Amino acid sequence: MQHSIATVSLSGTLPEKLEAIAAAGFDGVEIFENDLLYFDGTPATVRQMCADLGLEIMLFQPFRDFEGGPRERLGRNLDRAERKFDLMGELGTDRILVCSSVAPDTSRDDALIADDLFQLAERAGKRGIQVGYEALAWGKHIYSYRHAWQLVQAANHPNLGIILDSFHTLSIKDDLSLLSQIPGDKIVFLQLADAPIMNMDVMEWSRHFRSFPGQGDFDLGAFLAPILQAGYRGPLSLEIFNDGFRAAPTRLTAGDGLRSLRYLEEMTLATLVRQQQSLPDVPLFAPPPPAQYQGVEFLEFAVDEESGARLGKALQGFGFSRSGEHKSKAVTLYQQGDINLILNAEPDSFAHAFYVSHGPSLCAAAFSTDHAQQALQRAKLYGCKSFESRVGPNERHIPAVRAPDGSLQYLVDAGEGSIYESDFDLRPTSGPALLQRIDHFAIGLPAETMDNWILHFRAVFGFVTEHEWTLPDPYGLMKSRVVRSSNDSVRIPLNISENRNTAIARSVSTYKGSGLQHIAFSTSDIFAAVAQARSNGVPLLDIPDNYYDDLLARFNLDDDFVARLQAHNVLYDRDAQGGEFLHVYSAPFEERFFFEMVQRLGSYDQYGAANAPVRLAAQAQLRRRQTI
Ligand SMILES: O=C(O)c1ccc(O)c(O)c1
Ligand SMILES: [Mg+2]
Repeated sequence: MQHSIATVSLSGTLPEKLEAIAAAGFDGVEIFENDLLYFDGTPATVRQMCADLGLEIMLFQPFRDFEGGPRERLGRNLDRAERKFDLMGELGTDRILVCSSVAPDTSRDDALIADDLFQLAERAGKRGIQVGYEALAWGKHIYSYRHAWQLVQAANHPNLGIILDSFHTLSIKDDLSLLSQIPGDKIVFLQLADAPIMNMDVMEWSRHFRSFPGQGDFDLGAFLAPILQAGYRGPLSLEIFNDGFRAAPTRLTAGDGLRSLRYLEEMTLATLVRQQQSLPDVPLFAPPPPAQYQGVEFLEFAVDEESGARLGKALQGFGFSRSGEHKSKAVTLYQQGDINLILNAEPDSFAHAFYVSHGPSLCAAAFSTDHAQQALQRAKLYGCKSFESRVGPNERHIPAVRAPDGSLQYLVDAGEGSIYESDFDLRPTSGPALLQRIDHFAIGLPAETMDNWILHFRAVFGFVTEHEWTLPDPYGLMKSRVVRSSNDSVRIPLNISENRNTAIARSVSTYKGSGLQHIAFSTSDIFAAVAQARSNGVPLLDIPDNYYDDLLARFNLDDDFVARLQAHNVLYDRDAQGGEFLHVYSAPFEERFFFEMVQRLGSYDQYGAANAPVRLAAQAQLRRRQTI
């Protein structure tokens, strides 16, 4: 299908927007009137710019407060429309969006409104223009696509049709059953937007919080499927009003936009298959399905010699064995249970370049999967860049793609045996493995990049997202959203903060971008794991006594048990089913990342969010104590 985007969806000047839209691979644009008003060139120049970029101007919008006004104003409104038709002639576009009136003095007489729309369509017809009528969710009387469709049918003019906009329909939880009854050729244009579910005024919600398909909570597949079934074959167009997008890098947003439409096509195809509908005679994006993931295979740190030695010592404190030296590179492997951590200090390598930009940091994450090649192919079709590392003699080649921040995501075939034997001189690990696997690892992100990461994990990896948590830091708020594989084997909390001095903001500033915030190791005996770490001199985060007094009050816990938690600095949470979560934090490694040890009991499926504030406060106090 053809893909289009409204200029209002991007940051920048009109030429910057158009260049980014073309570079992303869109077929066309909706020109938002304000973008034209603020551009210091003629409409003919805009037309030429679009032509040079290979972009079709698919729609001009919006034309407001036209229908149902006081009778003495109708003539003036029609004249106003004629001037816009002139402009459209210069732009070289023949579709206009008319949104339902919000004026307080609008008539609620359907016959009168239909007649106004008929008159507008008559004028448009003389110019070869198609008028599309869109119900704004906050229109004075017309706020549902079903009502707009009744009026379009009543006006019954070949130059008048309806414009459907997923936001206006899904935001008011409108009945979708009529969508399949609107003939495709009466849909003048189709606008698509997702949004997070929010409890707020619908106009504010629409104008500030829309997002690309796949970034919010709407079921856009359920919206698009019946429209395609009814024969709509026009463009799929994104119309996103979003404060973050207005500030985000233009090309990055445009690239995400196209990826989101592909994802929507894939989701829609899945909806049609699920509903056992016949598939439309139009190709929809159908990449190989997401692979199944079995877990985090390894995490790789970019270090130099000094920070590598320090980090290695900390890991040994947690019971890791220094179990492998790379055969040809300055790379060390630390292992415990099923956990593999790689410290890469090789000069002249990807890790080194990453180190130079970000300091000691996580430069790669590897996921084990049953189908690495299939996962790679899917990622490439979604526009990810693949990465080829230099492979030494007898070393195993592992496919990788770039994460949104340029770090690497390796795809490791689970069935193909140990990847470490070929590359490392291994020695047997020693001691009991109190830590078993990577339960989750969290990344701190610049606030405006959250949507970008969410779409990456949903589309490229087929991960699901959990709802957003807002948590207090002593210096502001942090927001956290977990992406995870459908079988829970990989879980990645993504954290942002819009306040300057929070832990997340400080870590983003230290890394000069996104970066690892913490790694949580699972254990089946947290008290033993704490005792081991302590006896090895690993500093753990002190938790205030007040917290434990409150625990006794909040949960019906045994005094001895709480005393034991307190003595070990272990935090506690419990879910509604009685599942329990015991977790403990290390002191931070510089102002970068820290480690967590977690023990899940029973059904517990969360991350101890209730304890995040006490952890953030304890970390802030630790920071203050360190200052002079
Ligand atoms: O917020 C608005 O006014 C507005 C304008 C045009 C649209 O297509 C729309 O969906 C919303
Ligand atoms: Mg719209």
